[in-house]
Amino acid sequence: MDAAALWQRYQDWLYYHEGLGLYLDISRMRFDDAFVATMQPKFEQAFKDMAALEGGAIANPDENRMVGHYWLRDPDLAPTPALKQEISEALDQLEAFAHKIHAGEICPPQSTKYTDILSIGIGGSALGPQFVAAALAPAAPPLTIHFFDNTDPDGFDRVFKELGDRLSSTLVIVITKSGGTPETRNGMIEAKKAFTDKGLDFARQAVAITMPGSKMDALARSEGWLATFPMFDWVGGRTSELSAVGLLDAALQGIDIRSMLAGAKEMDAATRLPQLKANPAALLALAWYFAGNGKGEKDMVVLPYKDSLLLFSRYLQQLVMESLGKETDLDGKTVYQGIAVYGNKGTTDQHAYVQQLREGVPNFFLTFIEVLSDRKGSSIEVEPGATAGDYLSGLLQGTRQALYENHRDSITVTIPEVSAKLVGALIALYERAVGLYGFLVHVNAYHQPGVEAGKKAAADILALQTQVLAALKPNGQLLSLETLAANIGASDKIEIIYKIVRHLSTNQRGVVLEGNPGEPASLKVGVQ
Ligand SMILES: O=P(O)(O)OC[C@H]1O[C@](O)(CO)[C@@H](O)[C@@H]1O
Repeated sequence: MDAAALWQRYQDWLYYHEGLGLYLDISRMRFDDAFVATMQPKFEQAFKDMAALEGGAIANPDENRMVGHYWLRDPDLAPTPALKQEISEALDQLEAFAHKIHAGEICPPQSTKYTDILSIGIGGSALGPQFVAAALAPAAPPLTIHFFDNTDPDGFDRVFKELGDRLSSTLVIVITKSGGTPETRNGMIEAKKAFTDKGLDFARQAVAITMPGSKMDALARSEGWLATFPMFDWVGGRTSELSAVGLLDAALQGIDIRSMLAGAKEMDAATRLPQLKANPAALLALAWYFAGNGKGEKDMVVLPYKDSLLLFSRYLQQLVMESLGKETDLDGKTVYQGIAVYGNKGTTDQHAYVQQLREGVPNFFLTFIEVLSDRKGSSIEVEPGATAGDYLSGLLQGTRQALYENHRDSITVTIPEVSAKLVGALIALYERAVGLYGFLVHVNAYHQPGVEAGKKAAADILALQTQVLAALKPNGQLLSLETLAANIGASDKIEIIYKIVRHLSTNQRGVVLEGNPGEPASLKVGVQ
């Protein structure tokens, strides 16, 4: 296509949202009109399915749940007056709580004001809050946020070190929808211990965000925690950023949560339109479908050219991959669906893996996230006629062009600035695109059965560890791994047993391992 034809294609396919100042350009995806025509009926059905979902249909049949994250930013859409009231009340309570924390009306027992937040959660209970904190927290927030998003002891220690004496003025927010995620529970127990060691009262500085009636809810209530906020059954973890999960952390950091909600609401309205060309989420879903042939054959590389949006691709990784990565479709047919997502930021990644994107295996499509405003205020020139921001912009345009010339397709999302409103809108845009794409490829985008398998296997390994420890007699004879495995009737699990004892022996757990580490069969194990 020559330059004039490309310019025309750009204009033909450009989407612009006036209220948000957001542009979506899918002109550099090489689909043709015939492809669009074949997709029309699929979209008509997807729009109907989406309308039913928003109306309160059971869109997650496995878990028999409604899917209602759209109601969070427009409670009037909730299917019952009771739900509408619940949403509005939860938001008001959360805001009032944040206000009292800021004003010092709620303060820690040993200090006049809270200074820090320790946000404990994983997956959807961490990724949104982390993305939003990186994107929007002011340079000197009223409370500085820290995260436990794993069960890594060294990771906990690093955060405790950062907090130091400020643990006494740290508000702990434990976020878990199910209330039973082990990593989150472990983080909470470690935090509790750190509080006790410093003579602090954990319960008086702890808040839970969880489903009413969950294990965590019961614990928080029985221990008299400072507050609990509801996570609704009909909001999935990966679409929970605009519920209490993301909003409490954000409000406490001084981020304008009403603007985030307003941006999402505006985007929801735009992505509710049942016309392909007028609906940016549908255009995204169309482009994804085209890129991967409706089977995820190409990976989605997300490159925001803005440091503050660094975590967007990580956030999208869960949203897209946990939603779409499914073995079977809604009819039980094996389909192995999904779209792989990765990326950090531009231009930084241009000095890392963009070499392969330009010249190597063409198994991806790119999404550039462009931010028009370089910074608040003006910039100096780094050379005659050019600022650092001109470089950022030029390198984005140059990369887009160079990739296209080498038959690498791309989408560009352009926003005027990184504001609470636009971040809310971006979240809503991708939530809807994932939902529509899920309908197009006929998968349940709202469950995650694959993750459950990993969790079960981990629980089995920890149960095996208990058996191993019970079988080792203090100061008894050292046993070969083979004998140990046979003694507990788990000869078929010898490799796992070896890894368990190797881990225990490295971590002062009273387990000794003798022999040649390079020849595992030579090892003998016992307890001190
Ligand atoms: O909020 P919870 O229930 O602790 O779950 C955390 C994460 O774990 C998952 O359930 C998958 O393991 C995610 O979907 C979820 O975001």
